[in-house]
Amino acid sequence: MDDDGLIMNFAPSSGVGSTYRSVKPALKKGSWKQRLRVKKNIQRKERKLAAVQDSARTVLNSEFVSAGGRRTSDVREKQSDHPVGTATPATKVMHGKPQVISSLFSYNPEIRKKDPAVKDATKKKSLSAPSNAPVSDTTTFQGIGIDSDLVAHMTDKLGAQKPTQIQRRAIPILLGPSRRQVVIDDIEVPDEDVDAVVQAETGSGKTLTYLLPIVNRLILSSTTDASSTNASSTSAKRSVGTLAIVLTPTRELAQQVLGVLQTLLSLPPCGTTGRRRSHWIVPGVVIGGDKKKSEKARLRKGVNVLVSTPGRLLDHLQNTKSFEIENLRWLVLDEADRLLDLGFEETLRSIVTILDERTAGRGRGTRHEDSDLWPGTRQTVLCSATLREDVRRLAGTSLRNPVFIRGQGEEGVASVKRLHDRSDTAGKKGREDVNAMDVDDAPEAKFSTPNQLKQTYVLTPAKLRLVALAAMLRSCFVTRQSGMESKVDNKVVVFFSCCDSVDFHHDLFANAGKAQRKRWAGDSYEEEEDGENEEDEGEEESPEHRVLREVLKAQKDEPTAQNSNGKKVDQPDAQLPPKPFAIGTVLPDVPLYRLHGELAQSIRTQVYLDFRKAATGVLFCTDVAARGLDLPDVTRIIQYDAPADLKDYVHRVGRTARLGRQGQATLFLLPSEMEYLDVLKAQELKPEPVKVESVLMGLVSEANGKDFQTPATELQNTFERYVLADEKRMTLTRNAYWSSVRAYATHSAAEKHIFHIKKLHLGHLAKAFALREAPSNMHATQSRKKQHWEKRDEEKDGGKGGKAPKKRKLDPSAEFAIGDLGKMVGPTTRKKTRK
Ligand SMILES: Nc1ncnc2c1ncn2[C@@H]1O[C@H](COP(=O)(O)OP(=O)(O)OP(=O)(O)O)[C@@H](O)[C@H]1O
Repeated sequence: MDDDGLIMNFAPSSGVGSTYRSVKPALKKGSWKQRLRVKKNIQRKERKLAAVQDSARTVLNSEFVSAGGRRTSDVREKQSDHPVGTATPATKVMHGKPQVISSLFSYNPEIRKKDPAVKDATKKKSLSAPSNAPVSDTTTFQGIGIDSDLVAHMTDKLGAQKPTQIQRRAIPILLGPSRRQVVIDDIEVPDEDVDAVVQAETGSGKTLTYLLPIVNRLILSSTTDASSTNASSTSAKRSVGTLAIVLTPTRELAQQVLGVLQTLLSLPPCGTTGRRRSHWIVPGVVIGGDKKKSEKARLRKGVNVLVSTPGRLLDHLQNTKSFEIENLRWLVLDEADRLLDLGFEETLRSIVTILDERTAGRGRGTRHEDSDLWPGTRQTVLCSATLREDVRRLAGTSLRNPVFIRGQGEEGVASVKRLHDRSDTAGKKGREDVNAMDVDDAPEAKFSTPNQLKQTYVLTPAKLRLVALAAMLRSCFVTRQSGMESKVDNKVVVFFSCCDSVDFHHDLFANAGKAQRKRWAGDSYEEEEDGENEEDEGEEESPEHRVLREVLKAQKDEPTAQNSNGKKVDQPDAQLPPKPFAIGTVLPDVPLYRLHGELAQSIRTQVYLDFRKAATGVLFCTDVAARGLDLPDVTRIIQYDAPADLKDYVHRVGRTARLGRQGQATLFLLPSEMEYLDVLKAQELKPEPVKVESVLMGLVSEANGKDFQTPATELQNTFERYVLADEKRMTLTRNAYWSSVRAYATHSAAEKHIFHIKKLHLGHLAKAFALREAPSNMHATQSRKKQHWEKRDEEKDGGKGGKAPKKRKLDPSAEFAIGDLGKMVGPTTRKKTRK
């Protein structure tokens, strides 16, 4: 094995005090100042030596104890070269420093005493019946007012036979006066079109809840009966422009909603009863990162149901003259609470103002199209799993007779509450008042997660986080039966706080140990057979991949992609992998994906589509994947970094246990973050504790028995060696480390006392990034950058002073790209100096 420069041994003969003794005579010579200087120098050197010896001693002791008397392979090798007690070995210096390794299992905070819940760890809690599954009573989609042809089509294409509770409650209301033969006796269905706030658990079918009424009303209005002319049918054509807009906070969610929309609208032109439909309803999507030119062309022809992200929609509203919205009838805000958050709010306000202005003239204009099946004026629907009845601000818009519809909780009418809109009384003067809605005196509803979702948490000391993550992931994919390990298929999503951390962990799990062409076998690396683990050379490309590759190639000509902050993002042609995943050695044959807001859109799309249809894999991601994404068959969610906002907890865990299926979610917490459990408890979210020791057992093989420390230490060393081996990797790692620390500072004010940077042990945290010590600090990096820019300016302008790049604004709507070095530190603007 290569010597990677660890100080793993020391000579007691040259211990503390020896330096002092050897130079003692020198202290008697020279002036008192010189003698003092010499003395201080000696003391400083001795303190340093003592520190190094202490840590080396700790390693030896702890690793010896941890291995139950057997030392880890590293230690063994060092020992054979330099037996304990002999002279200090000549250590190799890496990156200009001798490497000192600290043990994973020493100096960790005591968990057991702190965590009162640990004693409950073995208690098995039975989970109640699924709460987001389709209803089990006699309700049918036809029964709640959906057209029989559309129901048949939907059952065929989406497998939806019975509505879920939220669909049962909300669809009759959203169908408005267009509904027929609705038999809902426990809900008061208003006989006019009303605006609605729809709140239901994750995975309960909210997309169909808002899309079905729109599609149903549009389809019926374009249908003519075989015998008579349908009085409600309209002469509308595609050129009528946009009738419905669905806004989503992320591009992937927009694409997903478009997919459902396309499926619904693809029903055959001839119905079962001989009815004919004219096929003019065209769905479409406009999102950031796509070609604007082709979007404009599509809008010119007419996109009748448009799915979009706020920024791009505003752009088209302001700059695309041929974008017809005069006939707009529906505005849906999916993940409305996120869209109403700071960051999106301003964009949303501008959108609503333009929509108000441009639809105000309806009825007077010549382009006016109508059908009595459509709402007379714009209907607004807000949708999310974490909407509260106290939605206070609606980005400058008022809701018309709004009702609040909950998908869970008390039955029937109680779950459909009318919110008092003050717009009648407030008048023009009270524009601000119009934004405020009062609610019936109901107690504030808690965020709820699906009943069948099993939630756990692991209190993990910082040093053990990385190996604990590896162990947990391994146990998701490897089972052991009668001594034999076998692979199981699972889909796991791991959430991190920032893009850099996603990149780092993805790279680490994909490549650590690979250079040695060895495979992680539970307790050590074993030689890999020739050809194994090579990325499917010669394997035939699937049709979907071929199409994607063509799309990616077509996008090559695009001008340099930039994200919303103006930062250049990865170019598709620079990363045109044959497959959007990597296979590592820690998790045998498991595809590893990554998704975050700093990747090029083409790559994001490719990853999203591939992970959706994958049978197995791990997705390392930021909160860009937390909201709304319907990733089939995800069995486990791991929140490696706690969410910055409590609502994100609900959305992250909601990527599993969808539509009545089972799922597990695990939250990693540092011992210092234990108070977060109280925050969760206040929302009636009560994850059960799991001991870190039992998580680490995931690394143990048959040969190890119950010793998890040896394989954990071995794996940690492998990670550390991988990072140390390359300067570029070190940079990626340092960036990930500091970006994570910065992201830690973005927790909401209410949680600051729990997640405070001061509480982080930066040295221990370094271990979680496979670093042997905390990298140089952020301020140093900042000042180095500043110096760099200043030097560059001077070189450029012959010392006259040029312009350093402007400080990039931290845009909270930048698709969860928190912690990115460029955005959060960025080169600072130079102060103006007075002449
Ligand atoms: N009634 C139904 N029967 C069967 N499947 C359904 C039904 N309604 C929705 N689905 C399916 O359930 C899955 C989850 O639906 P959807 O994504 O709309 O959930 P959601 O409530 O919007 O979740 P989130 O809050 O995470 O956005 C989708 O795959 C959808 O096709």
